[in-house]
Amino acid sequence: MRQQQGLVINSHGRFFNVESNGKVYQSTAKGKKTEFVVGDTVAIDIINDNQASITELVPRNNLIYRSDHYRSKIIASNLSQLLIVIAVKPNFNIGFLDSCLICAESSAIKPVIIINKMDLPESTEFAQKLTDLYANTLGYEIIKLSALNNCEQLGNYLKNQRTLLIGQSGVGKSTITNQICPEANAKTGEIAKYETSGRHTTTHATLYHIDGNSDLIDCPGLQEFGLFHLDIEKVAWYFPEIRDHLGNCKFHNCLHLNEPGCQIKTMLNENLIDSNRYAFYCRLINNLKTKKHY
Ligand SMILES: Nc1nc2c(ncn2[C@@H]2O[C@H](COP(=O)(O)OP(=O)(O)OP(=O)(O)O)[C@@H](O)[C@H]2O)c(=O)[nH]1
Ligand SMILES: [Zn+2]
Repeated sequence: MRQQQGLVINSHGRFFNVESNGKVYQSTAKGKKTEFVVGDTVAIDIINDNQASITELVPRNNLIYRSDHYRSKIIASNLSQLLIVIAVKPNFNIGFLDSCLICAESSAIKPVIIINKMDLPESTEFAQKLTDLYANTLGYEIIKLSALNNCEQLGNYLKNQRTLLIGQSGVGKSTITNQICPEANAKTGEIAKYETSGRHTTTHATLYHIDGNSDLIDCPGLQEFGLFHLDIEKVAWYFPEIRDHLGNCKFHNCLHLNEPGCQIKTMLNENLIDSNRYAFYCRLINNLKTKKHY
């Protein structure tokens, strides 16, 4: 049996599509270890032209996951960038955006916010408010576009990166992916065919190559993004507006909730910290304390 390295490009239940030397092998895991995810580099045994079995996982540089009270789910690994897609429609949830940013910060992956659907009239004010807070105050990069028209602005951002596109359902992730990676069009079509034939399909994150050194992973259908796996002591570091002032509170282990002499609370009272972001911080800390679903 031949052994070689491959890249997990998507998964369906306990089947993983592994690309190796230009071919895609439907693979299952040998032994008990079945937790592989798109972006993983793995060692495979080639069984035949279409099939292989995964024997080993090459250690990951990073791993993105979401979690609720009960379990966590891995989404993708070995990323260099997280593109968080938002749009005024169908149902913008600022908590989702904040969760994605915290996820990026906690994994040390660079986040970029894409505001899509700029062709809609209501997007102008929406984008302005978000730019004031997330770009001008917090320092995140924001790209505004209308994926229906074109995604040319994204070209420079995607070059030589492995990017995960993440966002609520309906914000335009597939539209972006289809524009950037023509091969994705065909795959979306295949899924649509399955669906009309009544066959059960769950859509999963899929990796597409933009060029030899740039990959895009489309992750469909997320509605929420729990962060129950975070370490409570570290959460404050993931908020740039809090991080910059840590060490100025009376207590070194201040959680910035109700402790006396808290610099963060002082800044909040002086409107130097956005109150919605602070409320999100408190929600996160309280959830981690009680590990309750939110
Ligand atoms: N007006 C406008 N509509 C857009 C734009 N981009 C995407 N849409 C529309 O928004 C809807 C959802 O787009 P998708 O690309 O399927 O969204 P998605 O984020 O992949 O959604 P899920 O697969 O459910 O996660 C479609 O009807 C698109 O045509 C845009 O720039 N402007
Ligand atoms: Zn404090």
